[in-house]
Amino acid sequence: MPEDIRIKMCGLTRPNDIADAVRAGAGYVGFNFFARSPRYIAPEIARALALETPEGVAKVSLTVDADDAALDALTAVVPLDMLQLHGSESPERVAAIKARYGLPVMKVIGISDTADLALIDAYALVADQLLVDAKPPKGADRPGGNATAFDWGLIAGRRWSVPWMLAGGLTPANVAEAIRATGARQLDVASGIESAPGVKDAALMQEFAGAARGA
Ligand SMILES: O=C(O)c1ccccc1N[C@@H]1O[C@H](COP(=O)(O)O)[C@@H](O)[C@H]1O
Repeated sequence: MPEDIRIKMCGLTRPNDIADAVRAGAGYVGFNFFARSPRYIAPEIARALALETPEGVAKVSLTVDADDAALDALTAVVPLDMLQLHGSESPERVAAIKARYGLPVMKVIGISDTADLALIDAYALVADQLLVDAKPPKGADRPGGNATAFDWGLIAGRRWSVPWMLAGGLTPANVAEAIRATGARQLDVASGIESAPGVKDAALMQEFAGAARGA
């Protein structure tokens, strides 16, 4: 993996998933605490997986509009390196979470047209990282993990003052094109490395990382 491409593999639920993601070269592993997700993991299980994650691989929690009580409980159990906020948390809420937990915060911004781009600038002032994702399709029961891509041309050539990741419908087949179209150096993938919803596939992880490496 070239030094400057980093991949977050999100929604890991089994001990093998950690080993497979690390073998594929993931720089981040994601634990999904959104109850309606097929990738949901209980905090106690996530703790066991986090403790098996090697130094140097960042352990990221994914929550959606979690309140302080939920985040207090989560951070007390799971050793984390970063908090991914995948709901409609305001910039003020992002700043408050960052201050309360003393962990880097990555705010997700859903994109469907140019009007959404201004939001990215606002969150860049308070978040440590940004994650630029597709907006969920109409009727979706979760705000991410829907295997939906957005028009990458919307962010072609854009740069922000903090590091950012590209997400949304990335797969081994399209990740190289996504990198070329957006200039992304960090990628986040959930569905595209699964054989069924919530079931990670070691071969797809390898394929994804190989395609990103070759871009
Ligand atoms: O993966 C989920 O089920 C999920 C649920 C709620 C919020 C976010 C979720 N996943 C995140 O969504 C993006 C894109 O996922 P995909 O590759 O399109 O499946 C990614 O950030 C996941 O971390």
